[in-house]
Amino acid sequence: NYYPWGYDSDNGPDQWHKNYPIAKGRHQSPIEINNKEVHYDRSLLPWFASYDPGAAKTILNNGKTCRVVFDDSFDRSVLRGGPLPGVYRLRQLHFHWGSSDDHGSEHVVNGVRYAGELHLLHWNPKYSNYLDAVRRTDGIAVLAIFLQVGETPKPEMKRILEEINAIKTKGKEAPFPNFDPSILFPKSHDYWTYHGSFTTPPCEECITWIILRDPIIVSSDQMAKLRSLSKNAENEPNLPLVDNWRPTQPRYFRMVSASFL
Ligand SMILES: NS(=O)(=O)c1ccc(C(=O)NCCc2c[nH]cn2)cc1
Ligand SMILES: [Zn+2]
Repeated sequence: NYYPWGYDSDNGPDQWHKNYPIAKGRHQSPIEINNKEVHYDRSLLPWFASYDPGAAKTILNNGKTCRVVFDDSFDRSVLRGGPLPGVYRLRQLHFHWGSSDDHGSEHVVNGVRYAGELHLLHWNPKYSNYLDAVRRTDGIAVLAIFLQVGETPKPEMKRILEEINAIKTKGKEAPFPNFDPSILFPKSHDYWTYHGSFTTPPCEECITWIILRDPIIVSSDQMAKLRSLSKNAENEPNLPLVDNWRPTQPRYFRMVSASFL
């Protein structure tokens, strides 16, 4: 009998490997990033995002996260440079967050957990489609940006959070036109990069992670807005959608490179 994975004790990260054996692999994400073990790689190039606002399509609640979906039928919104061998197409962005401001991110930096983490998922168009790309070690690139709670929140987050009311419950979707996610980026493009996996099942090990060093600032109210999402469908008892983050996984013999000193 099929029992969907989730983040509860009976279907959470410690159980995922039973249905998705890759979850116990040697290249899993997220991981802890410690400055002492990071390798400064001065050959790392800057990365560039060239996003078309017209590619934004919808925003949805799938019961696991809040996701914005983009048209990835051609090289319309792309990420390139950095550790990447070519252009990668933007397919979707989504968030991970906690039940309170002191945790919620997936990656952890020198022991610091942020309130949340924004992931922009891109796939390598040298493969025929997304599901082919997720089977390749160079198939996917995720740009990760930490959300830090502070007094001067980033106004650009408002657009996404205003739509939350339209997608309160699982399965809800709303139009989300004319949105360029690069307005969410912090000033500095400095980043860490390493090879890892999807942080949710099936946990395929096909991701080049590009993690920005600098967080974007959101307000506590904005985090509360994310926490107002429900993981249940409309006609079911209310279950807050919170703590949709995977704990850090063993790094094993992987190098984390930094683009900055
Ligand atoms: N947190 S994250 O690692 O950035 C991430 C990004 C995308 C997905 C996703 O869309 N999963 C459903 C489709 C699928 C099956 N196999 C690969 N993708 C999950 C996790
Ligand atoms: Zn994610």
